[in-house]
Amino acid sequence: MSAETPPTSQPLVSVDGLEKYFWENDSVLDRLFGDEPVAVRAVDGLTFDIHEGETLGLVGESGCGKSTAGETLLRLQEPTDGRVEFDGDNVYDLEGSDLTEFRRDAQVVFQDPFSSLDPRMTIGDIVQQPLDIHDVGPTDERRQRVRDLFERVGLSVDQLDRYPHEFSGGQRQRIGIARALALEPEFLVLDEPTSALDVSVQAQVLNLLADLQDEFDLTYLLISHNLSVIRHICDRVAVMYLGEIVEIGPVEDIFEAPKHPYTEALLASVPRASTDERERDRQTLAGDVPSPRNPPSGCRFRTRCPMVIPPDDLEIDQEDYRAIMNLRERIERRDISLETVGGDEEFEFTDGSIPPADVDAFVDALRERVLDRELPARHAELVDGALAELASTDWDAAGTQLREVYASVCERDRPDLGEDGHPVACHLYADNECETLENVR
Ligand SMILES: Nc1ncnc2c1ncn2[C@@H]1O[C@H](COP(=O)(O)OP(=O)(O)OP(=O)(O)O)[C@@H](O)[C@H]1O
Repeated sequence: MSAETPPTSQPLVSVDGLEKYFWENDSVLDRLFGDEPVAVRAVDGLTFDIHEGETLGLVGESGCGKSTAGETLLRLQEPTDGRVEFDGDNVYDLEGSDLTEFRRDAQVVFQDPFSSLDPRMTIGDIVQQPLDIHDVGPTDERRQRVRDLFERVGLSVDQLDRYPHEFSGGQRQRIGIARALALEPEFLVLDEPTSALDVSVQAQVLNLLADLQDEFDLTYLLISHNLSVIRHICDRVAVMYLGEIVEIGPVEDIFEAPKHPYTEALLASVPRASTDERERDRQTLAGDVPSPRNPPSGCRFRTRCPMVIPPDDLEIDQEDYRAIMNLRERIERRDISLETVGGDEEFEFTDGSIPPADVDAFVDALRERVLDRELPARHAELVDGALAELASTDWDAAGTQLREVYASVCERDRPDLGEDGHPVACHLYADNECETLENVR
């Protein structure tokens, strides 16, 4: 489908600054106990268009907000902020017959066909249900439409009176697709449509979706954590991390020339068949996605990024820099047990401090605990200075000393997603792109 999509076609869906926060600790009881409500920033300012007839992929690790984005733009969830235009109308302003029309035009296919189909209904009734709800045509026309849909998605009309449990995963997904197509929609959100299926069946379902798109002029938003699925079917790809889009562009550009370190890491973590690529130096993703309850400041990927930008005046190797950043984060979170440094109560704190004579030994023992590498002399000295502040439990002074020297633009400023053909939200691509990129690689 990629080759046939006119690049200049109009946006069918236009998403602008879409936000969806869930609130925790927000009940009457929580307020009674004085607990502050906490925002889960599942979707935090998405802006993108989906053009008529194209397939936009939304890719990212589990928990980064893909499903919430899909559901919110279909108005299955109310947004916290932002705007979604469908065919020129703001979806969140629609009422009455306009809203009903949008509900017909924009449909969803879910990941797990089994749980999304009512087990007590025959599959014929399941596919016919949207036609009944929207009161489309007389009964015999509805029945005929169901038969046509069955044939079109590769199911036998002899099976109309059977129940979902009698079908395989692939067949159930075909039933889900037939149901989504019943009302002749223009736009489908495909939320992990093949991830519950055997690999052998995945390609068949993807090919079916591609054929249906051509035949019925459909526009797709394909949500998937699986890059092979994205590559197979998408025209453009939006890469999502912790509620934000970090990079968006044509599928070939994203796969052949990724810009964002997150995209690079996602691609590097896919197993490849060719020896060359298997042997290349891979940067895989370390750690988990941080919580959307308290996302990192600045660039949200910086806590896992292998290319964090040091201050201009700092000569430092990326791994040393990463080690010092991790240490500073632990200090800022007060996430080091000072009382157990050295073991066996070697250092005794009185009124929050150890005796001055023990400070050097304390710093040595603490360094061994919190750093797994030897730093160049200049950095070792600076880090030791900060660790010495912890001998008097002065967490703030320790954090400040390290921040003053090592703070990165990546933690200070939230990078914008640019507006060219392949925008990327990363400080490496801000002003002096080439020079900075060279320095951190
Ligand atoms: N109803 C809810 N209440 C509170 N938090 C929620 C709710 N729904 C989702 N979240 C949180 O929002 C974040 C995004 O979830 P979402 O399901 O959209 O991510 P995803 O990328 O689709 O992941 P997955 O592929 O695992 O479904 C997660 O941290 C999730 O725990």
